[in-house]
Amino acid sequence: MLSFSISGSYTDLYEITMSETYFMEGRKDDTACFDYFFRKVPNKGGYVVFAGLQDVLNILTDLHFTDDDLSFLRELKFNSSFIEYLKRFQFRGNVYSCMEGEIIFPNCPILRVEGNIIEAQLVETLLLNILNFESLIATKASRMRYVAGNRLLSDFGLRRAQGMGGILAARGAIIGGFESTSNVYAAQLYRLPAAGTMAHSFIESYDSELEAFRAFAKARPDDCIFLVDTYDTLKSGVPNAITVAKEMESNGHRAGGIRLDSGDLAYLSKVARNELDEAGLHYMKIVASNQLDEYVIKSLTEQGAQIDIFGVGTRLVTGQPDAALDGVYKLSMASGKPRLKLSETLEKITLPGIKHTYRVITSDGLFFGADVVTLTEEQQKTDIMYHPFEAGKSLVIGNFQQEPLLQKVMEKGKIISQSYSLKDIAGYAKRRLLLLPTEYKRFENPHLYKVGVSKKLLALRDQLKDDYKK
Ligand SMILES: Nc1ncnc2c1ncn2[C@@H]1O[C@H](COP(=O)(O)OP(=O)(O)OP(=O)(O)O)[C@@H](O)[C@H]1O
Ligand SMILES: O=P(O)(O)OC[C@H]1O[C@H](OP(=O)(O)OP(=O)(O)O)[C@H](O)[C@@H]1O
Ligand SMILES: O=C(O)c1cccnc1
Repeated sequence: MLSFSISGSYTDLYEITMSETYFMEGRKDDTACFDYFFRKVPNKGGYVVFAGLQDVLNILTDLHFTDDDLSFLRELKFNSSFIEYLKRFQFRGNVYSCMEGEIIFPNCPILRVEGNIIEAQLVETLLLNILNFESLIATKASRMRYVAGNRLLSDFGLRRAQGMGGILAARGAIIGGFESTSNVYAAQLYRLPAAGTMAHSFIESYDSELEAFRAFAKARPDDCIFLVDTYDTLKSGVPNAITVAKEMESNGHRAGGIRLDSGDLAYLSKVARNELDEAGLHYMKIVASNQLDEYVIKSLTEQGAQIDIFGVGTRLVTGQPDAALDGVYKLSMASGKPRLKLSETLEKITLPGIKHTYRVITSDGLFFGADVVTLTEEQQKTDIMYHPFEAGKSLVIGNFQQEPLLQKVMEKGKIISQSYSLKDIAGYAKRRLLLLPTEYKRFENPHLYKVGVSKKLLALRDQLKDDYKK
């Protein structure tokens, strides 16, 4: 039987081999600190919606190696004393994070894990796997939400998703602004609104479209949306849907609507709306699907399409055209000392030390367009932020309000943050996105959001860089 559950072995092998070495070297109680951040906004966009935090925290609270995991590690010839240690392994570290649903930007630490070096290392892959994917999909969904106005958005993607990713995608889509999902597993797991219509096969299985619609209406009189393009949308699908909807009215029921799944969706939706209205069926909604994305949705709304609900599959759950968010997890402290990674590529040199992130806010309460990263030991507000990679570039931010973004959400392996419903998280993402000026949200060449560092942090990084080079 194929079944998945997340336990200690949901990781890359090197996390375990490195941990074994720490253990064998007597370093298991050394402390370490890692930062999670990403480098490039997908889809040439201007922002990312942070999603997946609650999933990660829930998994961390119960993370352990099962008997099966341990016997597999024995097969892989891990040291028996290390396996004994893993038998009792629990994540007992601290996590600091932005709120789930926060609008986030490249090269800015969004989440920090502190713990013993083994636990902080072992959770890397798991954390990246969930945060990168859910944030990618939440971001894609939020782009569609941005152009869909007050029309509803439903996730139809499970069949086209990268395997089980469809489950996390459904959650990410809701955080980004979708209203519902066709994915029953995700709806059950996360308590999401489930929604759906019918497939062409259902209609084909009857001798006539009319017969198929009647059967469905009988079985689901309060919840039926007729798919109208199996044979001919305007000559057959819409007239048959109207006939059955009128029959339903005479039985005291109301049809939910129709779904268009091919052809010119703007044109067909306008003609269909007219015909439904002329038949007195103003309440019937028009659903549209067929390879939709933010660009098609934007174009359809600009054409005045009479669409109430967009059903989006492939291009939502695969993140198309960018299939991954490049989030990374980098060591910033170990055994009490700040650490950094050098690189030929300037942008890949990491930021050492334990850090805070602040968002610069205008007097109107909007996002000014800059985040600043400082060392936690700094007591004072940052007056000037410096470009992390381009010497000489700086920005005066001292006269603005600076809002701290990271909060402690897990202490010694226990969740201490409030548990938010998905509705709350989606609401937070929506409110935060409203504070981001429109120039960062446009699809073509969005404004570049600035992420800078304090003078002290820059000095620490430069000093460590020089030390290593020596
Ligand atoms: N009015 C419109 N403006 C912009 N894009 C549209 C409009 N109507 C449909 N589209 C989009 O154009 C694409 C049309 O795809 P395609 O050429 O495969 O046509 P189709 O209607 O699916 O044909 P088929 O009958 O083979 O299914 C889809 O991505 C669809 O969402
Ligand atoms: O186009 P997407 O954004 O990926 O949206 C999901 C698509 O999946 C379904 O088609 P499919 O051919 O799988 O089944 P059907 O017979 O129900 O149309 C549905 O009709 C949509 O067209
Ligand atoms: O409910 C639907 O109409 C649906 C669900 C998944 C994929 N395509 C369509």
